[in-house]
Parts: sequence; C-alpha cells; structure tokens
Amino acid sequence: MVKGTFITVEGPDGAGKTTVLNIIAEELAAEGYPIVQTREPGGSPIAEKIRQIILDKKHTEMDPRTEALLYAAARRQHLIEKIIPALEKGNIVLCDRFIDASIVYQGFARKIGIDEVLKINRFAIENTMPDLTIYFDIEPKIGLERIQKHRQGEMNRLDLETMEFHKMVREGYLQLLDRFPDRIKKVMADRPIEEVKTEVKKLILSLLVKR
Ligand SMILES: Nc1ncnc2c1ncn2[C@@H]1O[C@H](COP(=O)(O)OP(=O)(O)OP(=O)(O)O)[C@@H](O)[C@H]1O
Ligand SMILES: Cc1cn([C@H]2C[C@H](O)[C@@H](COP(=O)(O)O)O2)c(=O)[nH]c1=O
Repeated sequence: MVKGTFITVEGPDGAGKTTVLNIIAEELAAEGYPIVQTREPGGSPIAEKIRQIILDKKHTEMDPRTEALLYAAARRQHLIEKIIPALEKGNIVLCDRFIDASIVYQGFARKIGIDEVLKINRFAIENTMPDLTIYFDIEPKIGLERIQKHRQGEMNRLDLETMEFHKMVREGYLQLLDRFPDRIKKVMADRPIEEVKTEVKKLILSLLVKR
C-alpha cells in the first residue's frame, strides 16, 4: 500500500518552479516532514542520462514521437527507482514536472495528440498519479526572459523552441487545469518569489493536514 504523498509542480519554462520547490523542500524538511525532492526528466541515474539525450541542444533532428517516448521511458525508470519506493516508505515526494508536462509539451504543443501521449504514459506510470499538482502560471515571455537573464548558458533544446511553441504550452496547461480542477491548482507565478512560495506552501500544507 502506498502511504506517502505525491506532489508535482508544473508550468511554462522559467515560471520559478525549481526555485520555489527548493525553498519549500528545505523549509518542510526543517519542520520535520519526510521530504524527497526530485525532478523530471531525470531524478535517477538512468533517467538523468535520458534527460541529457532529450535536452541536448544539438539534437535538433529528434522526432516528436521519439521525444515523447524518451520522456515516458525516463518517467518509468524514475518512478520505479525513486518515486514509488519513497512513497511506500511514507515520504512526501515533491517532483518538478511529471505526466502533465508530456501531455502539454508533446501532446498539445508538439501536436502529437493528447490521447496518443496519454496512452504511452499510462503504460509508463500504470496507476501512480500525483495527489496534488501545482501549476505555476506565467506568460511565456516573462519566463523566458528570466531564463535568459539568469541561466543564459543553460538554455536547453526545449527552452530554445519558438515563442509560438511556448504559448501553446501555456494554453495546454490552462486546458488541463479546466479538465482536472480537483487535482491541479493554479498559482500566479509573475510575483515576487516569497509571495509565490507562501501560496504554494499553503496549498501543500492544506493537503498534508487532510492525510
Ligand atoms: N518569482 C520570481 N521572480 C523573478 N525571478 C524569478 C522568480 N522565480 C524564479 N526566478 C528566477 O528565474 C529563473 C528561472 O527560475 P526556475 O529555474 O526556478 O524556473 P523553472 O520554472 O524551474 O524553469 P524550467 O522549467 O525552465 O526549469 C531563475 O534564475 C530564478 O532565479
Ligand atoms: C517532464 C517533461 C519535460 N518536458 C520539457 C519541459 C522543459 O522544457 C524541459 C525540462 O527542463 P527543466 O529545466 O527541467 O524544466 O523538458 C517535456 O517536454 N515533457 C516532459 O514530459
């Protein structure tokens, strides 16, 4: 039986997910919560290797379905090696992106189709879905400006996609929010880090007190 709590954060590139998750993970751990912080694609040695292949700026010829399969493969490995064992031990798993990113980036923005991408991801994850997903909403232009300003050297293949693509990503997330209102909660991410962090932490704590 799975005893832990599975929480994911999602949103356009540069929305501030990693920054806020780092702060919250540290605070919750200091407050005594059993936290396991991780990310996708990656989070385990094999999945991190797949990440390097997917995000390599030189891999401009990667086919969209290859990309979708690689994300799903990385997800499967990460789930089996890290997420499920952590949940079985009763931990709170805070994961930077999960299945919703594939639905939005590959299914919607790459135009493979949401149902096609869901199919391969159902195969990858079987029944493990997040208990709560926090969606960081931001205009792609602002997110990308943040990345350009602070992480210029670390722009990956997906960051370098067209503005049209990034707008589709946001549109895709907003559609998912309408489809899964009980699981996905929206936070406006175009505010100071402290404000965003406070709201995200409140959402997490309100789930934890119910469990
Ligand atoms: N609320 C904020 N206001 C201004 N700058 C921010 C804010 N949150 C994060 N940043 C800065 O923006 C940059 C991108 O943030 P971060 O890496 O946390 O975003 P992300 O959502 O994880 O992006 P990606 O999905 O592309 O990895 C970082 O340099 C960070 O310091
Ligand atoms: C899990 C997942 C991610 N992506 C995209 C989203 C980002 O552009 C990159 C990951 O980079 P980050 O700095 O770690 O956010 O990959 C995707 O397209 N599909 C997915 O399933």
